Amino acid sequence: APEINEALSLLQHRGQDAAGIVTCGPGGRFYQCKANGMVRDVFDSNSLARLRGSMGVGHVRYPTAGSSNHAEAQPFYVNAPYGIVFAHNGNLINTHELRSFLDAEAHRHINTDSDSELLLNIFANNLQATGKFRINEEDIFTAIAGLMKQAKGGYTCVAMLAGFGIIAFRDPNGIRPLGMCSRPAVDLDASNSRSGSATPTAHNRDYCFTSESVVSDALGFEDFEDVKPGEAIIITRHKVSRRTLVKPEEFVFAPDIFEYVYFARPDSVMDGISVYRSRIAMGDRLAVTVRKTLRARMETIDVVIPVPDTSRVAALQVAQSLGVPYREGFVKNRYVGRTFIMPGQSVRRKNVRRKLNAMAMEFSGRNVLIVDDSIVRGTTSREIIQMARDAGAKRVIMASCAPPIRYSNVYGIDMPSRHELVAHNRTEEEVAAHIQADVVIYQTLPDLIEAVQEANPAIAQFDCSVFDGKYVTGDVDDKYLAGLETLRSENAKLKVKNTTIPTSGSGALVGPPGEGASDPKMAAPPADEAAVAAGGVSAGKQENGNGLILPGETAGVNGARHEEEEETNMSCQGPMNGADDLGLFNGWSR
Ligand SMILES: O=P(O)(O)OC[C@H]1O[C@H](OP(=O)(O)OP(=O)(O)O)[C@H](O)[C@@H]1O
Ligand SMILES: NC(=O)CC[C@H](N)C(=O)O
Repeated sequence: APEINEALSLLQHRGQDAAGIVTCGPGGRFYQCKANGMVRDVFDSNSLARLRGSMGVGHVRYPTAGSSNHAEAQPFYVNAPYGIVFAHNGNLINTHELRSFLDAEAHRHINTDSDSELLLNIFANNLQATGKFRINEEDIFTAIAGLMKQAKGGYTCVAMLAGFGIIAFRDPNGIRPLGMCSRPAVDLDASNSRSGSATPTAHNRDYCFTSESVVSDALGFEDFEDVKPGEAIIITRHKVSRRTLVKPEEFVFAPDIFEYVYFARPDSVMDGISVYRSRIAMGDRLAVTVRKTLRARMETIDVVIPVPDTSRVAALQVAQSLGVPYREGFVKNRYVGRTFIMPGQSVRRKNVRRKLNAMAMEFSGRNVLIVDDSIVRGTTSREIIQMARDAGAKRVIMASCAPPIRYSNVYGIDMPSRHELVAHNRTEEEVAAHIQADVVIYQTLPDLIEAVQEANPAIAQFDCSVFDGKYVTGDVDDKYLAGLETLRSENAKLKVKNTTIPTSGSGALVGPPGEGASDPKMAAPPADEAAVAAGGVSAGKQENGNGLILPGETAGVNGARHEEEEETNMSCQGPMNGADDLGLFNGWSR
């Protein structure tokens, strides 16, 4: 757990809404701690100490489908079959179909709007279909191959089967990132009898799956490699098994280009491409477009100023290419989170001002070129352009390392409603007028693609749907898009955020989500361990980034679950949140 905690804090930029860890300890028992908040708020040394065992799944969440309810924090759990813990990064686009199938045919109750809960239940249902008492790798591959036929969208998933091992898989288009790394087995906690570790494994290595390679570097893992599109990897105490479950010729490999533009840390390498290097290349290409535009408009600039943090790498490159001084005109308060992923437009706007302060001397009397990685809603640009003018700038030219964003992201990055996007149905001149820039200069899409592709020409295509509206999984149903946009609308977000699901301590479901009075205990979520008793926690919404560590023992203390009939139920050893109680109820009802 301490290492998973560390991994999650390295992935914090991928989700700041909720965090969770579930570990599997002695006897195949699961231990859980999850709540809304940052990693540092959710876990402390006490809660980590109670997360026993030496395999586990962690998750940081950034809601992309409209709800910040703590009941939707991941990982999720279902008790049947075998006891499954599940974390998902991404977004599905055929949720309506999956929901109907789970209801009408699989008779599985889904308690939230979360696509992750659907995905978990599809997986569980496919495993259940084997009808086996003891499951093996072949059965798991079959279940995931089935899931890959049923689910449409972007997904990377990490699952843990009680007492069996860890399973990771990536969607057939490889839209979302996932890597695997390993190291010689380390018994991190041999002296701690509560850890339940120290059972040697046949491969004698620790394994880790993670959304970004930075986790591998920081935690002393090696041999980082990307999970292939459509591939599943299973790690048990005895062996590592991997298989590509789709015919590669039937799917285009198209990683989401927005990871490189904004989402990922610069020190990560994804699909063989250094995020940092790709941003340098974006700066080089943007500089060419800026030069052309400035010449054509007979504009000059005195200084290049980045919008911290993401755009810094590219902005420095722009300045160097143009031969213009680079200055840090905005100072960032590092304690304010990413504004892009904050729910609520007014919160985001206020936070731009709280987050960035302009140093007047860098702006006063100058023509400034402000460089940002992307302009999404235009909130940041509008605020900082005003700040630049207030600080005395003569001309303010805004440059974006990404092309105009005009379409929704349906694969796991929250670009809510097309109508909220400043470039939707606006020309570049109209965008400039809206954000009150003198000129706006965008990177072209071919330049962006070339910049990212440069480091790995083997990747022929990227998902660029937010720029060109072409969805790599095929056309997205208009009804789905409209529904997604409604769900993601600011009002829905804030409304759901302020709503808690009533439960009783004994797991009784008092009312449907959104109908009941809120329980202050749940509204102020406990950062508490809870190992869940005899029932299924599920409920999940959106999030980002999976961190998973698998030191030494990979199959519960005794390789438990499927080899010996030992306790596999989770037990409640601490205060539970709404999700836990609902899960308990679900477990009984099944
Ligand atoms: O047009 P908008 O809707 O305002 O969104 C775009 C802004 O959001 C991001 O900033 P954020 O604060 O998330 O990022 P950082 O991690 O780069 O500091 C991004 O770097 C842009 O500055
Ligand atoms: N941001 C994401 O990757 C979202 C994960 C998932 N769709 C969820 O609802 O929790």
